[in-house]
Parts: sequence; structure tokens; C-alpha cells
Amino acid sequence: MSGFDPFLQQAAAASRVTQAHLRFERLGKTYEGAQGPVQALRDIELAIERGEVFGIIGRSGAGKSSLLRTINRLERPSSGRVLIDGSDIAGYDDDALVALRRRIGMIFQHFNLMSAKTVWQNVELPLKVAGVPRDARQRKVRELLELVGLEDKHCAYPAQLSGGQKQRVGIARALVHDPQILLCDEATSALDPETTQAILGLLREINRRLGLTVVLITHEMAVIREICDRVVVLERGAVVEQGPVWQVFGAPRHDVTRTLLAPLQHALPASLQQRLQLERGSSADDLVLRLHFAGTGLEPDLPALGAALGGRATLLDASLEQIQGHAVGHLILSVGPSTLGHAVLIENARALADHVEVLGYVAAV
Ligand SMILES: Nc1ncnc2c1ncn2[C@@H]1O[C@H](COP(=O)(O)OP(=O)(O)OP(=O)(O)O)[C@@H](O)[C@H]1O
Repeated sequence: MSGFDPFLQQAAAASRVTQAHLRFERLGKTYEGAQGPVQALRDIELAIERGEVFGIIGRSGAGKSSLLRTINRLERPSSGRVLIDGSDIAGYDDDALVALRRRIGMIFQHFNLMSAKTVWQNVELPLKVAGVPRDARQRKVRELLELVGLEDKHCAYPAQLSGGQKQRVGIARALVHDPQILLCDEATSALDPETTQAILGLLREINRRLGLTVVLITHEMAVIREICDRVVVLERGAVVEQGPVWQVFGAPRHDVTRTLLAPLQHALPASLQQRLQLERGSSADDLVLRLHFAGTGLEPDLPALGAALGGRATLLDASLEQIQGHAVGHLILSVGPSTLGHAVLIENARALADHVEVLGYVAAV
């Protein structure tokens, strides 16, 4: 009778709405290595929402692949739980595991295509293995090759394709069973920047059009910035930081995150670097400030900054971009002598940026 209880029905509906698509609870993974046990994952607490594009980053050996592979149970947790739609996958028997893996597509850095089979056959194979009738197979393969833009390549063999085309085949093959989750393990790492952009565009389109939850590992921070909604940073198997990409990239809180993001940060222009001194030489020296914008709502307001800095500010360098609609980056300004004094100028700048860094001084020319 409880199935007709309106209160219980409402509670069940509410839990469906709030339930994460993927949840990791105190997840741990220990491997038996040649030198003894290796703790690859420690107490991972993480929730991934339905339909989001979620990135996993970290240094080599941080545990990214181990975490990703627990989602389709290619790795079994040593402790803790992995829940998909609220269901603990640890107890799945062989049949349930086959069904689970059909709900989860996976694409790889090296595409993992069968070289002796054509594009069509590569995409069709998992459907054949699953016993799908011929007509339905043909319909599905045609539909997917169209989705990934490879209709005219169906007779080609992998060796006749570019890297981007091979990954498109990999994506089509990953989608044959209409999965709800797509796992991407360094899916663009073997591709040139232009092809990477095209593949990321395709993944974004698939995410939007099919509502798939996408979980990806990459060492390319630009990929995370380009398509992820949220990101987690792993270090030695533990979560050190997680949040929306604009927040983590705009104001990284952990040293590991800052190191990973370093390639995205612009160094000081060489001409400025040569002239910059850490100590003030004379009262006529210009003060050089770097103003950081972390995407928290403060937009760089150049007229206001000019006024706040005594009307003597010159823009030396800027690196600003919109991530998920948030202005993230920095401005470097030199500030000429002012009656206000440096302490006041710095204080004024602090009201207009998320963080103000004194880079040094340059002698007035
Ligand atoms: N099958 C295994 N047996 C023993 N140790 C393993 C095994 N797989 C992974 N490890 C170890 O677990 C730790 C985490 O590995 P994992 O591959 O998950 O990290 P990663 O962040 O994906 O690294 P990379 O970026 O280099 O691929 C590493 O110390 C690794 O050597």
C-alpha cells in the first residue's frame, strides 16, 4: 500500500531530483604492488550530477584512472562505495555488470579500434555481440556515423583515417547502447590542437543533445576550461580541491592545482621582467601591480581602476577570459608617483580586484 502513499511518492520524487548520477562514498583503492601495497585512492567523497561534464585532473600517479575505472567496475573498490543512480554497483552479478557497462560508454587516447575491420564494422561489433537484430544494427550504425560526421567513411579502415576521424569512430562505438554516462580517458591527448577543438565540440554537442553525463581525465588544462562544468583535483589518491571550473581555475587554493594550471598562466612580458626590481630605487619609480580576477563577480573596471590609482596607471599586460560567464585572469598595471602613497594605492586597488600582488618597481623612463 505504501506505493500509493502520496507522502512517500513525493519523498521518492524529491530524492530522484536531488540524487547525484554518480556518487563516490569514502572510496578507497589499494593495489598489491611489487614493492608492497599502493594506496591509489583514499576516502574519495564526490558527487557527479546528471548531464554535467566533469573533469578529473592531477599529477601522474594521482589516481585519476583508478577513480574513472571504478565507475564501470574495471576496478573494484577496496573500501567505500560507488553509487550509480543511488545503486551500489559492488553487488552486481555478471548479468547486471554487462547491463551496467552498456549504460557506460568509454573512449580512449589510442582509440582502441580493430584495424582489420571497417569503420562500419567497428561501430557495429558491440551491437552484434549484444545480439541486436540486423535491421536495428544498421539503423543505429547509420544514425551514429551521421552524428559523428563520418557517413562517407563507413567503408574505410582505421589506417586510412586521421586521428580525429579515428576518435569519432571511437565515440560512435561508445554510444551504440545509448549510454547515460560517457567516460573519456585522455581522449584528445593524441590529437593536434585543431582536431582537439573539433572533438571537444562534438563531445559538448553529444552531452547537450543526448543529456549524457561525461566524466573525463585529461592532462590538458585547456580541455577542462573548454568543456567541463566542474573539476576535481586529485593528489596522492585524495581530493584536494573540487568545484566549478571558473572557481577552481580562477582562484586555485592548492599548490598542486596552481602547478597544474601554470601552463595556462601568462608569464610576465620579457621586457617588463628585465626592468622589474623587487626593491624601490627612488620615489619616482613606478609601482607594478598584478590584479587578479577570480570570476567571483568583480569585473575589471579600467576607468574606476585609473581613478583609484591616482590617475597615473598604465596597462602593461592583460590576460582575461570568460569561463562559464565569469571574468577570470589578471591585469598588470604600472602606477606612476602619486600624492596618495603606495599603501593607499594598493588598498584602493584591493577594493576593485579579488587579489592584488605587488610585483615590484620599475625606474621611471
Ligand atoms: N594494477 C596496478 N597495480 C599496482 N599499482 C597500480 C596499478 N594501477 C595503478 N597503480 C598505482 O596506483 C597509483 C595511481 O595510479 P593511476 O593510474 O590511477 O594514476 P593516474 O593519475 O591515472 O596516473 P597517470 O596520469 O600517470 O595515468 C600509481 O601509484 C600507480 O602506480
